[in-house]
Amino acid sequence: MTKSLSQANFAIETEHTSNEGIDKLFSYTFKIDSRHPIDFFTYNQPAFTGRRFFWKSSDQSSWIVGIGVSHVFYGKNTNERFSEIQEQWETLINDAEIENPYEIPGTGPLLFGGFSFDPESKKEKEWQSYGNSLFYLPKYMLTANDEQYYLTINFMDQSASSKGMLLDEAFQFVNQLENWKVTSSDTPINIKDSDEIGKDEWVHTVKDIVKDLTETDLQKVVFARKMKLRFADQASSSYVLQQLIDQQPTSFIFAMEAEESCFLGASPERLVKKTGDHVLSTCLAGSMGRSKNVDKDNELGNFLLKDKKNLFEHELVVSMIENALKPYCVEMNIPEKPILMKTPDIQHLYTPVSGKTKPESSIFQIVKDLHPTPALGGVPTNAAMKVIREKENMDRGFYAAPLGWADYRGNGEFIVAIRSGILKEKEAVLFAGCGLVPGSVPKDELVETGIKFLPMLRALRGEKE
Ligand SMILES: C=C(O[C@@H]1C=C(C(=O)O)C=C[C@H]1O)C(=O)O
Ligand SMILES: [Mg+2]
Repeated sequence: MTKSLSQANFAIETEHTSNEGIDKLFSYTFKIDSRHPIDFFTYNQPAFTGRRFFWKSSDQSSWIVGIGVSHVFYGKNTNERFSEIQEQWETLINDAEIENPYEIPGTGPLLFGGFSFDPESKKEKEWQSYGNSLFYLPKYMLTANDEQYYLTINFMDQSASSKGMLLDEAFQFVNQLENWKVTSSDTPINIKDSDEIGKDEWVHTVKDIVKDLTETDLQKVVFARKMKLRFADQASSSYVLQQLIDQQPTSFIFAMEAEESCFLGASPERLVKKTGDHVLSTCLAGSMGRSKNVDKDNELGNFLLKDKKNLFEHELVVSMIENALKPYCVEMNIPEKPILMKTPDIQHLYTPVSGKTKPESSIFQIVKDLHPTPALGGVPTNAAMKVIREKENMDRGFYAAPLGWADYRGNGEFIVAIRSGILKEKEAVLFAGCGLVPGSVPKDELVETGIKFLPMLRALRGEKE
């Protein structure tokens, strides 16, 4: 560790006092020696399992791992949930005592969590621990940023205890962390059976929706399905995370535990990143499989770049995101045409939309106005949401919804949580969806969603390419 806590530049002031009955946040950030994020995630599992999160950015530059939870934030079951989370967060931060000498986004007090795709959808037991919005202020958080490592410790202290006591606890944690030896890596998962739930009925419903698309003002519906897996033993989330990191290097790798469940995945789709007054949203819609033969793969990619059905599917997303971001921006940049984004299993049409934001633009308000983009919902939004609610016959939970982080300085990054699944004990449920537009061919959409199960399936199987 480059600086012991006791030497850290902390002005241990006199006794602090907190407003009567309102928890006060004390947060300390300091640099530490390198520590692999997965090792930090698995530190002292008996104490922290069920209250952890993991985040790796798609360009590998930023890793954020939280173990233990100092405060949980919930929103109501309406569209007010985004503002509610923001208000709770701002109230806590305004009264906090924060020691963070580093200007690194994702250090210091930070919220990590997500929202359900549709608070009005029917609820199923697999998502009961997550609700419609769930965010954690972590107790201990590792931030790795361009190979520099920072530890943030957050204490919620209702009593008028001394800061010194809190710092002693932090000091002990750092000491234990330093001396902790990583145990051997987990073993591969033995999948006993798998079931693509209601596959035939799904194809039939897709046919009905595509027919509606040609006969009503409905322009696009993103329609998803799920797959259930059963294992011989309890699946290890850290094993699956390591496999996702190894197999999906250009995707966001994420995990969020809630009680006995762990929602995790490898999403290629950033909803929004806000760093200071710079905002970036990346439109991803329109898909094509890959080929191990380079010429064939290029042929598939070039077809995708010219295909009318996929270009229409994509354009609806770009124009919605442009309109949603415009009120927050003093300037915007949107490329004329999409390019290809290739991941190991699938390739997409990709358009980055960036801008310079007005002061006081909150990432939670931007997320609210973006969700759901037509890449995950459809056009018109409310009509598409109605079709999904009535015909998808499943609870998407946090799948395809905003998940990510916001720090106390207003920086943050949210993805849409696709190429994902939820693990609980010896079972997993995986989710995959596709954009239906006039001209969609049901069997092609079945194949496309089958490919979108692969990132999680291959990670669970420990299967290299
Ligand atoms: C809905 C998913 O993917 C979305 C739909 C896409 C499409 O239909 O072409 C492509 C990328 C995502 O925006 C999913 O992976 O589950
Ligand atoms: Mg598609």
